[in-house]
Amino acid sequence: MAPPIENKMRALLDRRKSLSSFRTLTTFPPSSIDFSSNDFLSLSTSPLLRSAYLQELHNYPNFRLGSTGSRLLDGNSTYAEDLEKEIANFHNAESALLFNSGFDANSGFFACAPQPGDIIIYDEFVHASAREGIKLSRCSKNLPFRHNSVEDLKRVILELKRDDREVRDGKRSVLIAVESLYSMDGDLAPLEEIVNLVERELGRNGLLVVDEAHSTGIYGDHGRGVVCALGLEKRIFARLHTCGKALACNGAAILGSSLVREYLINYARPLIYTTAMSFPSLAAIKVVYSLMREGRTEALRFRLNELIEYMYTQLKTLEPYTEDLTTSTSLLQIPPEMPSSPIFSILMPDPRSLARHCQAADFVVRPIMPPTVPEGTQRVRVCLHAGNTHEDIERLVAAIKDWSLLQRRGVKERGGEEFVKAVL
Ligand SMILES: Cc1ncc(COP(=O)(O)O)c(C=O)c1O
Repeated sequence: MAPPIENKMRALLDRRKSLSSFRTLTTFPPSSIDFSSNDFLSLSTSPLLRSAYLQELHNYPNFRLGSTGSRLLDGNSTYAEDLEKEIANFHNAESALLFNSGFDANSGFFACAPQPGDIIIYDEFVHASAREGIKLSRCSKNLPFRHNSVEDLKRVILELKRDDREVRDGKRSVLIAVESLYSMDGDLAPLEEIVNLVERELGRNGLLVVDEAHSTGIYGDHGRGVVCALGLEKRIFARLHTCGKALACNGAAILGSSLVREYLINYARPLIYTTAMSFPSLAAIKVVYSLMREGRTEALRFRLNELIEYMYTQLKTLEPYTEDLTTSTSLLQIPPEMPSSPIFSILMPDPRSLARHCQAADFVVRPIMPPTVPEGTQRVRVCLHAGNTHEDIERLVAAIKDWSLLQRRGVKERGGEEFVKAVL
């Protein structure tokens, strides 16, 4: 007989299956065309990065490969510290502190930075890693505001000031967590307006924390991020830059004052109680930062911008096919305006069907379902990469059109490569 815990686990998994929210690990053949990953600059397959990386490893033949311990014990190195200085310089920050992942950095930061009784306000769409830290933190309240709504953020702040004397008197800090580019809708935060509001209403007690996970490498001069692009560096308390997306590495850095860095070294548990990043991981980050600093990723950024425009023009050609003729409902919604990022969110009632159709035609495209996104906003999320071609985009849009035609004809999806190939 299975132990009771396994029965409970099985019941939960069965429930997920019945709700169609069961998660599995998937792989795609290498020949598939990537319209899904966060490899926005296509650096993960860049020969330039690969050879620079191998050269960097070669330059340090005597370095131990493993870090062998926590940063606080034997896992530190001058290589890591120099890299942190370089990252801080690049993003125009006083200091940087590396973590093994963005998840560790965000969860570690939010768990320890707010002091007992402080308050955290967060955009309702901030990443799970920030929420994890918020849950662990000693804040007295955590309050969401409507996604990207400066007005709603103002409402939350004003209510707080009305109800909490210590906030009014500036004795309690209020941390505000936002992202510069949101990963599901691909929309940018109105960062300048948020900074102005927070400074006006909370003064020095309002501390903005900006997660630049998705904008690192693709926004701002040389990929320095949105905060740098807007010249807001000095007005932000802390920033997170992750290396696992456009930079094609692993790890993340928190930028802030030297005091914040020292504090995190002392209190951030995901930094203290873990083995530090190994030399090959640090070397990869160092090489990508060198490429960005030297302007060698600029052509990729420009190419990406050109592809965003191209994708949008192509998607617009689908407009005559977006309605289900049998029910007069919408089969899919093309973004009403050209996205300001490589992330295109195509909302629809049944994204799994379209994703399967595109996957059968050799595209990596994924459906995003609740609870990852709010109920009623399920979608196919298409991510563009500098390495995508116009032809890739045309073929993807053709596949979406064919799917729409099938739906309009009320033809049940027959699936399978053969059918899709015949249509294409
Ligand atoms: C906005 C945001 N922050 C943080 C993270 C975590 O970063 P990492 O993948 O390096 O753990 C992610 C990853 O998906 C993210 O999208």
